[in-house]
Amino acid sequence: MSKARVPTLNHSIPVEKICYDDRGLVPAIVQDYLDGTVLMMAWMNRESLQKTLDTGETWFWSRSRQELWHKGETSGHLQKVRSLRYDCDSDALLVGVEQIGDIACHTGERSCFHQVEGKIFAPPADTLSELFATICDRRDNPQSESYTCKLIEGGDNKILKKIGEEAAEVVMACKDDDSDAIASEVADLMYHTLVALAYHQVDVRSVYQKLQDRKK
Ligand SMILES: N=c1c2ncn([C@@H]3O[C@H](COP(=O)(O)OP(=O)(O)OP(=O)(O)O)[C@@H](O)[C@H]3O)c2ncn1[C@@H]1O[C@H](COP(=O)(O)O)[C@@H](O)[C@H]1O
Repeated sequence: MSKARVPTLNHSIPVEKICYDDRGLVPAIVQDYLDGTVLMMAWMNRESLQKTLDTGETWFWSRSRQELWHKGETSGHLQKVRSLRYDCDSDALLVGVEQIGDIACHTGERSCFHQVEGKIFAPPADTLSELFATICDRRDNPQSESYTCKLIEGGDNKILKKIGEEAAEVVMACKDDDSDAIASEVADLMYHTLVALAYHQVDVRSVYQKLQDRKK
């Protein structure tokens, strides 16, 4: 994975706008910045939020130890902050992080990941990642009625032919300036592109990573 650019977080959130509860705390949900996997929930106070903004790594307030807590300081599983958002009444934070070292959640035991028949299965939180997980499951556990399986059985010849066709259909829909058709054809193209990724064992996360690396 290429070296992430450190974002200028201080401008991404107006600290003075955040509403803390009567203990001076605000809940912070931490998600993987690429596919939205929910990693953990912890509490921040004004000081830990400011340290998070200043350092680009997550700092929380430990209610049990009553002290600031730099996530990953002892384990090395740091969370590099890539985005910071707040809800409509500014009393909850959503922190998008790049996990450094290993799974950087609360327990470090991957408890945020489902175990399905002994395999670790991360529940991704965005539509494309979820569809990609289903496509990979069809690839690995073929089903007779599955369109995805038929494509994969046909290999590159079948998959790439469909990508060509769907791309042409996107072009035609755009030429017709037909909003519904454009959305529908782009959905078809995205689906078939995800099948190509799965067939070639390329994780959709690496596509997300490329897009993140190109952010200006
Ligand atoms: N998201 C999609 C999806 N998008 C598009 N398509 C299929 O892609 C094809 C689009 O091709 P065309 O527009 O050319 O239509 P067509 O004439 O039916 O296609 P051909 O038979 O000529 O290949 C259609 O058959 C669509 O059903 C999809 N097929 C499956 N999925 C999802 O993939 C997952 C696994 O599905 P199965 O593999 O069918 O179990 C499920 O979550 C599905 O919802």
